[in-house]
Amino acid sequence: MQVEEKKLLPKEEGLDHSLSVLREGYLYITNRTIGFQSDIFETRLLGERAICMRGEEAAKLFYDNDKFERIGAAPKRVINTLFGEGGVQSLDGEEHHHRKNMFMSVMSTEALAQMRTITRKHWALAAQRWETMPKVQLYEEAQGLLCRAACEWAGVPLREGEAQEKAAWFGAMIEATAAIGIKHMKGKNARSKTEKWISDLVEQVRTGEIEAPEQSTLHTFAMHRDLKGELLDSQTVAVEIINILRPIVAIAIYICFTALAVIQQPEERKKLATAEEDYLQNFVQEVRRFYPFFPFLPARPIKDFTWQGYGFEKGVLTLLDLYGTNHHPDLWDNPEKFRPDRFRNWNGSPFNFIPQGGGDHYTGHRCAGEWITIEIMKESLDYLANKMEYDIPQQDLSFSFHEMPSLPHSRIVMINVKAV
Ligand code: HEM
Repeated sequence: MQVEEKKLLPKEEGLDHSLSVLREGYLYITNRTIGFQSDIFETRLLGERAICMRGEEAAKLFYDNDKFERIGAAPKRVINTLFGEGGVQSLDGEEHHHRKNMFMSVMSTEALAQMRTITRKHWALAAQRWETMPKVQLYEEAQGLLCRAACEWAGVPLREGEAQEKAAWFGAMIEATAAIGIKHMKGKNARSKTEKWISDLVEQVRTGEIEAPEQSTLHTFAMHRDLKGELLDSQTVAVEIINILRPIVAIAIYICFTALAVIQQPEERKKLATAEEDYLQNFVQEVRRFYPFFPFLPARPIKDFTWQGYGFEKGVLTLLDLYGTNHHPDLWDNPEKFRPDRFRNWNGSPFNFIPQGGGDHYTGHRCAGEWITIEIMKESLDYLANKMEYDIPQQDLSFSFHEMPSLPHSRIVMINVKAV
């Protein structure tokens, strides 16, 4: 029998390159794929061997459930702040599928339309409020706006005056992802306060002390039963409800990048004047492709296998480069140009445009909130481009590729806001 010859992976020499990841951020994988002239290479990260890859074929492989699993892939510090213990992100197989269906069941067409209406209402209220303010910092304001919208949509009661505090808790979790020291501790702290707040609500829904609309996230998740037919413990339900609320608040980052694009792309902005759905959609898609948000994702092979001649060993840390795939020159014409029209002819592949993960929403780990993100962003874009007038004073609009998540440094300051 002939033994198959394996190709050697291009290898970054050295003991550990975690510091380079922190230094180069979103560009760490891309920089090396260019250097090696290869979309796959081997390195060492967080004290272990790691394979990094980018591109459409790599994404197809990464999302093959027979080859990769998530358990034990995400670093503990990400679970402690961003994801939460026992959440859908770290499940595999039947258990994942069952839990994922719970998430997708609250993403019906009607629910998405309802979110769009709620978002519109909160933008209108915010725009009125901003008229009376000498200066508006969009990032913080958008977090408050989205926190109100998220809670209303999810059936989570929020007293007036509570929104900014809760928004700050979600913000701390989001900003803690790649942080160390105080920022990380703030994120952990915010997570425990939020889990307590939400798990108390779950208990109250279960005892009938408070009522949540039947189709809402709060009700659906509180009453969800696992594969054994049992209710989830209230802590896990809280983690999953936070997996809905926190990322909706995180859309504030995309709102800032959308504003940046509106400010810096006057020709593209003009095309939005009719508020035609297609233009809004393509602009939002290009914001999600162009600007950095989630850098890369981790998984581990379930078994040994060979792919394109390279050997993958069971358990080896494998990273898929999301940002690099969205900017891959073989997939995108002039990837460093902001051009919403490119989405007129996009082939719709689930593996070449992956700002929120790739593959299938139901059977894989692709972001459960991708559609709702797009709805919220379209409504926000309409406000930023058409339904408000404002001036942009001198400020630092730059953003960095090593801060994760990245954000325009000034967090977008607007003055003389007027609702149109
Ligand atoms: C703010 C913009 C967002 C970005 C950039 C984003 C990005 C991502 C990414 C990269 C993943 C991982 C995909 C994978 O592991 O393969 C993910 C998963 C997830 N996202 Fe989002 N997301 C966003 C908004 C949302 C929203 C608004 C929601 C809910 C309303 C949401 C809920 C989830 C959930 C539940 C998962 C886990 C899915 C699973 O493991 O099966 N995300 N998201």
